[in-house]
Amino acid sequence: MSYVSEVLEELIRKNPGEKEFHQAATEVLTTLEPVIEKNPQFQKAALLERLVEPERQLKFRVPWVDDKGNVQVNVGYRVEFNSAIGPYKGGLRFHPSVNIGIIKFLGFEQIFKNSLTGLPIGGGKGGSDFDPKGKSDNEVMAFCQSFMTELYRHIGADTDVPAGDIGVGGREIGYLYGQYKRITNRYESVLTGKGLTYGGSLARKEATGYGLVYITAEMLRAHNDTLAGKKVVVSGSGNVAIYATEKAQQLGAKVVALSDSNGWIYDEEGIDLALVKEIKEVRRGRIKEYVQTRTNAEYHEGKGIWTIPCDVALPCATQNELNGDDARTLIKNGVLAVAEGANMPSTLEATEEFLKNKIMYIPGKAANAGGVATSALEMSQNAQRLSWSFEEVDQKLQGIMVNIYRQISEAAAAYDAPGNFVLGANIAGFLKVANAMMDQGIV
Ligand SMILES: NC(=O)C1=CN([C@@H]2O[C@H](COP(=O)(O)OP(=O)(O)OC[C@H]3O[C@@H](n4cnc5c(N)ncnc54)[C@H](O)[C@@H]3O)[C@@H](O)[C@H]2O)C=CC1
Ligand SMILES: O=C(O)CCC(=O)C(=O)O
Repeated sequence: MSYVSEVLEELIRKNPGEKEFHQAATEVLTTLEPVIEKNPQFQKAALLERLVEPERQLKFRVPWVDDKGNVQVNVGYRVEFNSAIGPYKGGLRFHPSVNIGIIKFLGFEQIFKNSLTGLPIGGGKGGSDFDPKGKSDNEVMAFCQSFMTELYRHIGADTDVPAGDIGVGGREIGYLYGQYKRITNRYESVLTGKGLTYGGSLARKEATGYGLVYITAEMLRAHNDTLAGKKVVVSGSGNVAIYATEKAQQLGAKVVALSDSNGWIYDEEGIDLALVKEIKEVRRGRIKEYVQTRTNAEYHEGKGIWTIPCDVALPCATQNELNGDDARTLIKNGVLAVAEGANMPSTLEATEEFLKNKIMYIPGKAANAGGVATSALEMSQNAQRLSWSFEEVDQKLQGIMVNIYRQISEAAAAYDAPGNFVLGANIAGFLKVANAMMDQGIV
């Protein structure tokens, strides 16, 4: 049995039931076989065994009182996975599905993603099974204050810097930051995605979606093509989906579909993004409300968004939202390019289909890295006590995404798999972290 297989077998034995973590680790580690062969010192230093074990894993009680006066209890998590190249960095997810396996998969992915940005940030992730949907602002604030009352002792501008993810946007970051400041009496860059009046960075809100489209455009450019005139399907309708749609439209593409966890909309004339922003960002409503105003558009309950024929597919909702059958349908319908705004939206089978059929395909850890990269730019601005213009941040973001595309292409080519950006992203992201870990001894 190979070293990689032994590590994976042991990981599954030690972490039973954490299926998303098993999936993420399998995807990464199986592509590292050739790197391990070339670098036997990694095995001697038990590097992979150390890499798959978080440096620290926190689980805590989050009690709060709802509007009716009832006491509610949720579970909070923070997994500080790897600090070889910088302070732990990664978002918080508030969603009823959250469990330790999901937080660990996200934290594990974050290690390699953050490495690909070229910026000094380690990997971490956190969250809670709290569901902000249907809660009043007062209840969300009560929950966030209780969550931070435990979390504050573990984080810090040079230790661990959380941000948003599913269910955590500007409102939640504001309440979390307020409570951190109140407890610690420190005004520091302990969270990113902050509001613009208290240390946030221009373009952070847009960064994940914009970055996704910049790297997609770069991949098309490398194939002498552009986004102009392309038919695009975007899943989700949250932060990443909205700003991916905005940038794709600015570059001349026609985005025809969006979704949420209830269903999906199809608008043949192109999505009216101002309407989507009003529904999702202002009213916090459901995507089906779109067809009440745009009566020519269609709404379909449930899954099925990947049956829409398109040139470019941008999954921006959640993990495992695109399975093997969905991939085969997209390919049959002529998809040219797939780039992931969400973390691990494609199952291992779907990924295999894209690679086997030579579809231009960029996995999430490379394609959605613009969000965390811009968070690191927010940290830099806070450290300098400066704020940069939107154009300056956006320019840096574009440069970072082009650089990620170059790194993943070069690594894929160097390991005899040109165009395989799953392998390219994993190897390029891994090598920097692995070399830093080797330099720092057995820790
Ligand atoms: N916000 C950020 O900066 C980054 C987010 N991501 C990833 O992007 C994805 C979306 O995150 P955000 O847009 O920030 O969250 P969000 O909370 O703003 O939006 C999530 C969207 O996905 C939809 N969704 C959730 N579960 C779904 C399901 N089962 N089927 C269909 N739609 C579903 C929700 O209805 C919502 O529209 C997640 O995978 C997240 O981890 C990745 C990098 C950075
Ligand atoms: O901005 C950040 O720190 C993290 C964003 C995030 O959660 C992610 O990259 O998945």
